Amino acid sequence: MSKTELIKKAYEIAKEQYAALGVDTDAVLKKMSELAISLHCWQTDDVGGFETPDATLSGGGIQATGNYPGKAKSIADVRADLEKVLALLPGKQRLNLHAIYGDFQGELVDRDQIQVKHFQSWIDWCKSQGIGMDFNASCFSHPKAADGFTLASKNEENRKFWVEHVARCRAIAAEMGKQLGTPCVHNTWIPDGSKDVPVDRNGYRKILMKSLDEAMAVDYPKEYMKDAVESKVFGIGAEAMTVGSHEFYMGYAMKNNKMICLDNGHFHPTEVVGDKISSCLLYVDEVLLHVTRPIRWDSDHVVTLNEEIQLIASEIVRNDFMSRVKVGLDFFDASINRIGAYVVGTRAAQKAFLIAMLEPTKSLIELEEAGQNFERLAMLEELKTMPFAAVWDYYCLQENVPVGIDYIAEIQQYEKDVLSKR
Ligand SMILES: C[C@H](O)[C@H](O)[C@@H](O)C(=O)CO
Ligand SMILES: [Mn+2]
Repeated sequence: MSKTELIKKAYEIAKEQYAALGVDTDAVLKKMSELAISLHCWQTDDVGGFETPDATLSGGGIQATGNYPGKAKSIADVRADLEKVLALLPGKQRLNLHAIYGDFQGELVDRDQIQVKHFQSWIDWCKSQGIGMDFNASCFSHPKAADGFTLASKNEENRKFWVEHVARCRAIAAEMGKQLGTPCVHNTWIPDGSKDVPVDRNGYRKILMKSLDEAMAVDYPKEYMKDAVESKVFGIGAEAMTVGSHEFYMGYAMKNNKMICLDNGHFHPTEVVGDKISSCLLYVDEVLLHVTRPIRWDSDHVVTLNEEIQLIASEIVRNDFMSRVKVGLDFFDASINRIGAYVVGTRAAQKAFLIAMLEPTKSLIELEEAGQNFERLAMLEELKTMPFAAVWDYYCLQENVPVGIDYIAEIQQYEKDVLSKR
């Protein structure tokens, strides 16, 4: 039997097993098209960007560790790598770009001077790939952020600089959304915080609120761009206090009708983002996710199919929140093949959604409401070993991308042909 025939046969058997639980696998595969995962450009080059030829990540309390060969050194490299990644992924993707990745053509353009023209080639590239675009102000790796403060700075010159940067990024995001015909989510994350115990927490938070109000003073149509704000519990060098805490941004998002960005590396280790989505969506219209894998801290390891991502996906699917939650990735592992990192991480997130869609949720809720908690536990446990892999393989086959481990060889070949020559 050929490999294709085996995959089809396994799918037919799995289909019957899921049908016995009342789950229609064909309908699930159609539903997977509702999921678009925004690929963060910054895994290609360890969050360096291209403002200067030797730009690297500095400050901001985040770190990419490792020195695996093949890092992207130019915009052309980033695009080539992302094209390879896109070719190895089933389903829909978007591009999530940081402002430091502008196409500056060798010109030194400071963050308060960026314009749409510096991102036009990215918009054109996305159009050529048939994908939408999301965007981020870059409030780190800059002399004006060296003291650890940007939008919450008490230095008025610096504060105004960052307000201008975010305001320009929002205008650029609106143009991206307009040209691509799909709303661009502009996410604001700032590293501002204090290494040691500060006295004026309130003062910094008031400044941040004022700066956000100024940077977001212009309203853009929601079909062009949507604002998201991203909280964090702590960063390296900002261990004692982060100005943009969860309470701060949850309040800001609710009051100003913004999206809240939940990065699952940005909370205390026993908090789970999967438990936060249903609460947030009672009070804000939409949530942006930054899906990552924190190991002991916000380490931004490549996403794997673990309980944390499963709960996130299950909560979204169970509650029919697919249209209200935008899914972005946010990891940067410089210690392994970076194309491999994308493919493993994105596929893991997609698998979590597929598993969530294969759940007989209604029956589980019936057990729960009848107080049959042993039966609920047993069902949840047995579902873990249902043949979802056969459905996943068939999905990849349908989507014309490598099935199972076949993408490993393709990435090894790309490393040999392209990455090793950089
Ligand atoms: C580079 C990203 O914008 C950054 O990772 C941010 O989203 C974050 O999560 C910081 O910890
Ligand atoms: Mn993030």
